[in-house]
Amino acid sequence: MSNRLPVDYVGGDGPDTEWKTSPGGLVTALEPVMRAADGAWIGWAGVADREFDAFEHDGIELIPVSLTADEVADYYEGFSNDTLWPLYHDVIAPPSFHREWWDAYVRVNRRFADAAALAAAEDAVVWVQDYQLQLVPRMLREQRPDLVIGFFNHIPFPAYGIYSQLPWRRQVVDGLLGADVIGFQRAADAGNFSRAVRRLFGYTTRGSVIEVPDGGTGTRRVVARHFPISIDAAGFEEIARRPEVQARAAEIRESLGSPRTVMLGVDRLDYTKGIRHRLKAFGELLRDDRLSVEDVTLVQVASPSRERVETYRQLRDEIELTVGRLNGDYSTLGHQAIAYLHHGYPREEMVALYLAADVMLVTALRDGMNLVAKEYVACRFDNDGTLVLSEFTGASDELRQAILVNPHDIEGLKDAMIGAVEMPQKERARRMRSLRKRVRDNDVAKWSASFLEALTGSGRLTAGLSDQLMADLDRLARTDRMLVALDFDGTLAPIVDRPEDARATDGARRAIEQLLGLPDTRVAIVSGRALGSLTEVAAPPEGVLLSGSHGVELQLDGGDVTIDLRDAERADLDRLTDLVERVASTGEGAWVEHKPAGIALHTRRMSPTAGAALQQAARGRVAEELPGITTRSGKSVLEFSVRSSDKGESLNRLRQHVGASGVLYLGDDVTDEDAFAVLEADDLGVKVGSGKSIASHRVRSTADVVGLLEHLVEARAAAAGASPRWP
Ligand SMILES: Nc1ncnc2c1ncn2[C@@H]1O[C@H](COP(=O)(O)OP(=O)(O)O[C@H]2O[C@H](CO)[C@@H](O)[C@H](O)[C@H]2O)[C@@H](O)[C@H]1O
Ligand SMILES: O=P(O)(O)OC[C@H](O)CO
Repeated sequence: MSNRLPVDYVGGDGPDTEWKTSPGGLVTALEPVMRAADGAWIGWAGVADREFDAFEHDGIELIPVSLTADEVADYYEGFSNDTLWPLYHDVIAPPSFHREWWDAYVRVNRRFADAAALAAAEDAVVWVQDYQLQLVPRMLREQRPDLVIGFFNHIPFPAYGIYSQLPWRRQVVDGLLGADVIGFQRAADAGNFSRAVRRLFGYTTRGSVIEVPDGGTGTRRVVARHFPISIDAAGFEEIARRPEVQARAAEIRESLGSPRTVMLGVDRLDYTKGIRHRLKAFGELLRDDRLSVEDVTLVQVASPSRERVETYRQLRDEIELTVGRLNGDYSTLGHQAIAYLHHGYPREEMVALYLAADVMLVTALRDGMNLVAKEYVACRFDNDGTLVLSEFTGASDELRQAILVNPHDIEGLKDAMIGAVEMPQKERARRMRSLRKRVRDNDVAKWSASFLEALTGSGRLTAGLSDQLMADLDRLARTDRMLVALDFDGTLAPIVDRPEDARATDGARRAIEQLLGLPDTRVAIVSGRALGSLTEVAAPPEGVLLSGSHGVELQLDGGDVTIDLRDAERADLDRLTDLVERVASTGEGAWVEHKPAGIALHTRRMSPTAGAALQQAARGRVAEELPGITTRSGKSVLEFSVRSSDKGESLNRLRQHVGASGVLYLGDDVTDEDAFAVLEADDLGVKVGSGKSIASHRVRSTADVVGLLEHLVEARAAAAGASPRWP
């Protein structure tokens, strides 16, 4: 989710609607990520007062959020680009603070959060992008606690002395803290954010982890660290290698009068990019005859940006005045000093420009990353060309072989430009090879993979058991009295469409039988299912303890622990059943499951969007009419219960019953997190599959659960001096 969709509306209606690529680095970076992902992109279509249905564009599902003309003025041009943008870029321009802009920012952030809450499937990952949507993580978490929420800030996060000027500084930081992982471009940005959290809220931070109170008695761990963004380096190189693009590069040089050196600047027309400083340095070099227009031409591509914001208008006037003056003073009939282009160009043309340029000038006064620098390097497969790079860009942390400059130091900048023009070919090639390696090894796919790994742990999901997990199982196997507590659906049994068809894998059943035969070893199945349904599908071997309905029902050695509902609870259950059944009847493919103290609405057979919408409707109706009811989200299921209990309470009772000195808990669902939360130091929690989890270990699938249980059987038998007898 980002403020902008990857395409802007140009004109037309229905099938004749025309779209063009949106400007800016965020879209350049995220487009390849989203094309490779199976998800939807939520954002604004770049035009006021137009509603669009969701549609597919170039292989990506797009969900447009509409903005009124007033909201464009107050939320986008105002608060985003005339308050936050200058504030976060070290107040290069003075930020304006207006309360009505803030109100619009809150309103629009809420609209984006609502759109995500509706579109996201159960347990989905929502990745919110950039400074325009900083309140969304908190708003979304409040509506959809099941979601995994990431946030990435594409621009710098300023030092507290600057940030603290923001009248809404607490609300913004609190909004961001709704995310599970908050990503920044540079380590310094993440450090500035953590300092702001400590100063404003006094929360404990340790390294990249921030302990955020969860509203109850516990804390939630939020990670804030840097993930430097990048580009599709191979994609840029592929374009650069095309013969027609190289021919175009040669044509560009020729059309400039074939100067010995072509210098290039490519920027959105933005005051953060240091275009004025670059022009000033270039003008002085011409004035002082250190460069001549016969030898050197500067091509400045300045793509139109935020043209209704006053600072941007003024900047455009200033730049165009300066370019006009310099061209008037120094151009000759055959040689132009500066070729100034105020257009957006297709990717191929940009690459041809990069190939045509001997010297690339990136002189930003402050820039989150700056992708132009990386694009230039990625395109130069000929290992030629020189990059002059501002040390105030995030890119300068990585691209150390560039000529690094402080753009405020005009004399230093001039020397660097001359150094670039005169750099011997060998030196250029040496530097470019090293720069290219850096950009190739750290492309945008790696950026998104490392962010998503931090967010979901999915990067660690290879088949089999890790060495660490096997070592920890061996340790647990030596405990005096062991309890092995297992979730059923998704852990012992693969997930199926019809819950009555679920069966434990043969391997899991065999391993459980082996465990039951070992001394001081007990096995429990802990499920959200009602006990009756659990007994039917699990057909548990004798001696297995059972917990159903998230711990509301327990079957221990002495028989059933039945539940007697009080009259008020029974009345609530009747009303609840009626409400949820009515909502379920409106969704094709939805069904309900009746439990002794509650009801579950299943949406697995529906599309993720329709399922999420139906669940939201049910959640809303129940919250309105039966406010005291416990609600719990699982995978494609929403459960309501008139008596609150969870798998954590259930596991505690089982531990007590068994007198266990060590517990292994395995589960795949959100509701298993309650059980992981009550594990003690000597216990072991293993999450099955991807998704956010506090478990210390993961395995990929029910097949790996079999391998894990078999390993445990062997280890436990060895510890007890027994030998398992596999059938
Ligand atoms: N005339 C033109 N025609 C076509 N394309 C043009 C163009 N002029 C520029 N572009 C493209 O626009 C993008 C600009 O990206 P940048 O990273 O340089 O800055 P931007 O401020 O937009 O991005 C923000 O997001 C990125 C990504 O996180 C951060 O690097 C950056 O610091 C932050 O400000 C590049 O992909 C470039 O090729
Ligand atoms: O045109 P904007 O305001 O969406 O800015 C685009 C840049 O990528 C900012 O991140």
